Formats: sequence, structure tokens, C-alpha cells
Amino acid sequence: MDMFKLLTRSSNIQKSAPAPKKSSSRQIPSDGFSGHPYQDSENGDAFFGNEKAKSRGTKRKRSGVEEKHDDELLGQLDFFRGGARSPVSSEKQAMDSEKGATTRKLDVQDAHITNPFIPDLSEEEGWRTLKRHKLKVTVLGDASGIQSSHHDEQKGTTSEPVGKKNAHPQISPQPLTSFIQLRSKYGISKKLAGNLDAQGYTEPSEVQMGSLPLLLGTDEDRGLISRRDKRSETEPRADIDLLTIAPTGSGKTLGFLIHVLQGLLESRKAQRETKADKRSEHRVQALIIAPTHELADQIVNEGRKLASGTGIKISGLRKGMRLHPELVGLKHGDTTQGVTDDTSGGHTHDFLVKTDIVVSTPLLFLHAISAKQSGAASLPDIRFLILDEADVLLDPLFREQTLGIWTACTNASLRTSLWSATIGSSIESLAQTFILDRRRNLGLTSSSISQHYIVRLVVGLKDSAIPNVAHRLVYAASEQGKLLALRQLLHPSGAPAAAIPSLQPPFLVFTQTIPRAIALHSELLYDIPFEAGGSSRIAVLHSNLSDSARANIMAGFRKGEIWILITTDLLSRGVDFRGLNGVVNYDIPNTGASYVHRVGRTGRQGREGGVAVTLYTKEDIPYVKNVANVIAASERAKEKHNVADNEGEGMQKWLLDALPNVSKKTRKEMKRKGVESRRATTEAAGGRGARKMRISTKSGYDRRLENKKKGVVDGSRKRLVQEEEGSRLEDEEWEGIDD
Ligand SMILES: Nc1ncnc2c1ncn2[C@@H]1O[C@H](COP(=O)(O)OP(=O)(O)OP(=O)(O)O)[C@@H](O)[C@H]1O
Repeated sequence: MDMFKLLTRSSNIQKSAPAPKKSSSRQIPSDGFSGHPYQDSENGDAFFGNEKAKSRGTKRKRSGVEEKHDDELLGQLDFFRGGARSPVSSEKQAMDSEKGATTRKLDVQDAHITNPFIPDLSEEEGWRTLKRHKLKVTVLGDASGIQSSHHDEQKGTTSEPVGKKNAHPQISPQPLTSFIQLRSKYGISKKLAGNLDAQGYTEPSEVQMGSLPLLLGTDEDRGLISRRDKRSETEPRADIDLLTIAPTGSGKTLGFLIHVLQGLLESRKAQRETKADKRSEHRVQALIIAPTHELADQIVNEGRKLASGTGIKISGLRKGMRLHPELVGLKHGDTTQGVTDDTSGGHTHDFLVKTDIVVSTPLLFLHAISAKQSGAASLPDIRFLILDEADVLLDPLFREQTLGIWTACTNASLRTSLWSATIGSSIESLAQTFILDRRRNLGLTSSSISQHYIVRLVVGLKDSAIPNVAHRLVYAASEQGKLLALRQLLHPSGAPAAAIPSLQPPFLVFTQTIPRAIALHSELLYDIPFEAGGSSRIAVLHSNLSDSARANIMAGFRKGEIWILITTDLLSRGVDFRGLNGVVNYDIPNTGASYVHRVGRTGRQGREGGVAVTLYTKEDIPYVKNVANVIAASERAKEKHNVADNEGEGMQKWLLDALPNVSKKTRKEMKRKGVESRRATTEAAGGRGARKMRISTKSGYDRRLENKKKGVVDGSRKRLVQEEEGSRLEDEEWEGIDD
């Protein structure tokens, strides 16, 4: 596997690209780059410490040599670019990907010649493999018809409990142990298999090991029927709606993309075989909903790489775009013909061109299909609905929109799958109820078409933070304390503070609100030395920025041009920055789940070395136990995994015991609004509390300049007063000490 490919989400590395030299390992700081990117760790000088004059000179007269010096530095600090390649245009990347896919496709075929068949695991081995990888598959809701084999964990044997009905039986799908099986056992398209290989994916991750057999396999492979009850080929497979709960960075995206792409390729093949109307090609048949544009863009990008050369098109919706009713088979109310409303509000809209898969946020999608017609919209062509970060999509903020879209998907054989690192029990039962109600409303009974099951796959410890990240909960007392602590992270060679761990850029900084993110950005704007790129190295990203500004900042951060990105929970979900060294929760997250997702931006795919620093103040104490509990659970998992803890890292027991429990009511309020006083600073500015929580909106540099000026003015004023006082005393006659 080409590790460099795995470290660059959006760059395609050609096979022919020169292998990275050993000495270039510093290109990715967490790959052993022990120094600070702009500070000499030993003497605390700027990275260019001894070169200061030289680099200043560079600015004045940009000689070739000095320019090279700059470029070398940039090369070293290009965290996300990876390998020896420089960033290229997206078209070129797409072309390279096509080429790469074609060359590597042969390798995949070769692999099948030399290793055409990987035998299935026996039922016992299957159970053991699932257990070893901490995969638990359960049938929720109505599990009638499941001839569940029951695994006796103590004895390690499988028996079939006669006459004993388990409400939620655990099943044992045949684990996917190699991607080769995708082709040899599940018959995925050659092109898709080739693209997977070209992207450097060889071994399935745990979530893929469990989910792909459930999504692609026969009922036997899925463990829904015993191997002994082999069904005839013509019998339809059971329909499965899948809930997958797997850690952050575990590869869920690939899991659902492979399933959708293969599903569409199969139906296209069937259409061609039956010589169905060609016009039905490139109708939207799959819908992937994600909570943010950033995540949607990332899914489109990954999807395009996997779909390259297959003829399947995947597109992201943009603001103001419409989906032509014909493209989605859209109908409104009783209207049998989809009617275009391309001038709503006096605006003309861009229509999305032919595509098979649409990726969108819920609101954009609803806008894209909205029309003047009254009556509920229906999208009978959609056969795959993916809810990525499903718990957010079903949270009150997006719930109505998401359920609206889901209701509109009226196809009888719609496959829905929900994916997240955290799906709480209330969201799980909401989804379960909705799935059953929807089927009832559409008149679908399990026997009317085929058997239907709701299956839940849990990977690892449910709703917990990944164990390969070092968690630090740091008490900073006040807002000023937090600012100091953050500056310690930016300038680790300054006055030492034992509690502050070392964290090298690139990292993300999360705040509670947009105004706080903006204010913190202004405060830190000049904290990175000019010689190391200055203010261009630090940026702020939030939902009030335009789409293009957001995309540019994301691209800058991925390329390593931006080192510190201040943001809100907008970036806490799903986005994959492979070289990220850590996360700073400048403001504590509103919920335990939010903590899991924020810190999950680092340590992805089991990468070691990620650090999560959470700063808290006196005002946060009533709420911080939420976070402390998640950290404690992750530490316990670490102990189980025998992962060594560094000194000072983690959650001390005394602190966990000392922190007040958070009541259900407070937890609810906190989830809705965050720390109230922190909101007050922005919404109803004023008051002592508000001042205490304020982040100065002036940059530290400007304030220091101002303070300096003020100091000079005050100083000269003082001197003047002293001089006047002195001359007055000189003028006055000595009168001796009063009795
Ligand atoms: N089988 C695999 N082998 C190696 N790397 C993989 C594999 N599958 C996925 N990855 C890589 O793992 C990283 C994380 O994947 P992905 O973004 O899908 O995680 P996720 O589970 O969706 O995380 P989150 O919950 O944060 O959204 C990506 O960079 C992806 O390319």
C-alpha cells in the first residue's frame, strides 16, 4: 500500500511518481517531525532563527537561492499534499486518476489470477473474527424469520437455541477479510475494484469488513439464514436498512460508496440487458445527505475517484441549483408530470446536468426539488438513500428536512443506510420507527416484496472517542487563561507551563460560536512570525462565509498553506484531514458526542500521535463532566488495548470524581445553546459576565502596539508631571519636617 496515497485525501498519486525519499519524511510533521514548524525547539528561536537576516533579505531582493530556500521550506511544510507531487489542477488529477485506475486495474486482475478465491470462514471462525475486531451485528425491530445462530462466548461455540426467541438477535455476517473478495465473492465491477486498488486500498477497515457483506452479500453471507438452509438463486434477498455506528476516521465513506456504486452499476447492466429506455440512464438514483457543504464536497471527491471510468456520475448540489424533475422522477401531489419552476422568486437557476448520485445538505436538496405545486413531493426513482452523520441529520436542527426527503423517497425497494460515530438510543429508535412507518404507509409488508430487516452494526465501543488520540483536559481558569494556553501551544518555547502539552501545527481550533471564532482569529492573526508565513498561516472558517471562500480555506488547509484553522462545529463532522496533528477545544463542546467528533478529526485510520486539548474555565465546570466521561471511557479502552499513556496525559480519577454531574436538564440546555454566558458576549454584549467571557477582537499585535503607544504617552505624561513637580520643589524653600 502506498502510504503517501493514504495521507493525501484529495491528491492522486500516480504509480509512476518517484517514491518519496527517506529524508522527505519531514513533509508530514506527525511522521516523526519533532521540531516546531516555525520554532527551533531547542532555543526557542523562530525556525529561521539564524537565518533571520537572510530571510529578511529575501523579501528585499529575491535572489534565486533564497527563493529556493523558501520553496524548500514550503515543501517541508506542505502537510496534506503528500509525496513528491505538487498540487495539480482538479482536471489533471481526474485525468491522472483515470490513468492510474487503468494501469492498476491489470494488477487487480492479476491478483485474481493468482488468488482467485478466498475461502469463506466457518461459522465459528466468522464469530471469532467479528469478536476480535469488535464488530457486533444485531437485528433490530421485527426479527421474525431470523434463524439466529447464537454464539456462546464462553465456550466459543455456535449453537442454535431451539424454540428460544431473541428480541434482538445477534447475527454473524461473513467478514470481508480482503478487498479481493469484493470481486471474487461479491462480483463488484472490474473498474470499481481497479479504482479501489489504484487509490491504495488493499485491506478493508473494520467497518468495511462488517458492513460490505451486509450490503452486498446474500442472506447467507449476511448471517440472516444459516448456511445449511441455502436458498435458491432466484429467491430474492432480504431488504436491509442499515445503521452503522463506527469510530471517526474508520472508513465509513468507502463503505457506503462501494455499495451505492456497485448497486448502480448492476442496475445499469440490467437495463442494458433488457434494452430499457436509454434516457433512463443518468437519472438520479442515489442520494447522499450530509450536514455540511464541506463534507458533501469531500464525499463527491472520494466518489469521483472510485467511480472513475465506470460511467457513473456523482455530483454535489450548489446553492441556487435545481434538479430537473425528469432527472429525479420528481412528482408533486397529484400532478403526474413533473413541472419545472425555474424562475421562482424571479431568479433563474442552474440545472444540475445528468447525474446518477447527488450529494447534498438537506436544505439545499429540498430547495433543489421545490416547486410551486402544492402537495408532497415524491422521488420514486431514488433507490439508495445514505444519511452520513445520521444523528445530526435526525437531530431537531435538521430533522424535519431529513425526514421530508426520506418520506419523498417512495421507491418500494429503497435501501437506506445511516452512518455515524455516534447514534444515541433516541435517534436509533426514531429511525427505527420511521423506517417501519414509512413501509406501512407505502403498503409494504415484509412478505409483499421480500423480507425486510433493520440491522445495526456497531464497531468498537459505541459512542466513544478513538483510543489512539492523547486527550488533555486543561484548566485555564478564565478566558485570558485560555488565550495564554493557546499561545503556549503556538509558541511552545515560551515560558513553560506543565499542563500544556506540545502540539505542532497543523491543528484545528474549535470555538462555540461564529463571533468567537472571528474574534479569536483577529486576536491571533499576527502570532505566527512573518518569516514563517505570518497571518496567512492562520484562518477562520464558518458558515457565514461564502461557499467559494469556504472552499478556498479548505483547500489552503489541505495543502498545508494554512496551519491553524479556527472554526466552529461546522468542521467537527466527517471532514478528513489526514495529516492533522491535533484539535484544540478552545470552548468546550456542547455534548459528549460533539467531543467525540471534534477530536476524531485527528488520529484517523488508527494514525498515532494525535492530540486533543480541551481548555476549560471556571464557568465551564458545571458542564465539563460530559467531556471528562468520554475521555475516561477512551482511557479505559486504551488500557484494554494496552496502548501506553504518556505521563500527564489523560483523565485523573480525582478530577473525574470531583467534577459535578451534569443533570439531564442542564445537558439538554447545554446541547441547545452551549455555555450561556459565552453566547451572551455576542448576543447581548455588555455586563460584567459578558466582559469576562469576551475574546478581544483586536489582534494581539495591534493591542501590543496600542499598549506600547499608550505606555509611551503615559510615560512622557508622567515624566512631565515629575519634572513640573521637581521644579516646583526646587522653587520651594526647604521648610524641614513637620512635627
Ligand atoms: N480500507 C482502507 N484502508 C486504508 N485507508 C482507508 C480505508 N478506508 C478508508 N480509508 C481512509 O481513512 C480515512 C477516513 O475515512 P472516512 O473519512 O471515511 O472516515 P469516517 O469513518 O467517515 O470518519 P468520520 O466519522 O469522521 O466521518 C480516509 O482518509 C480514507 O481514505
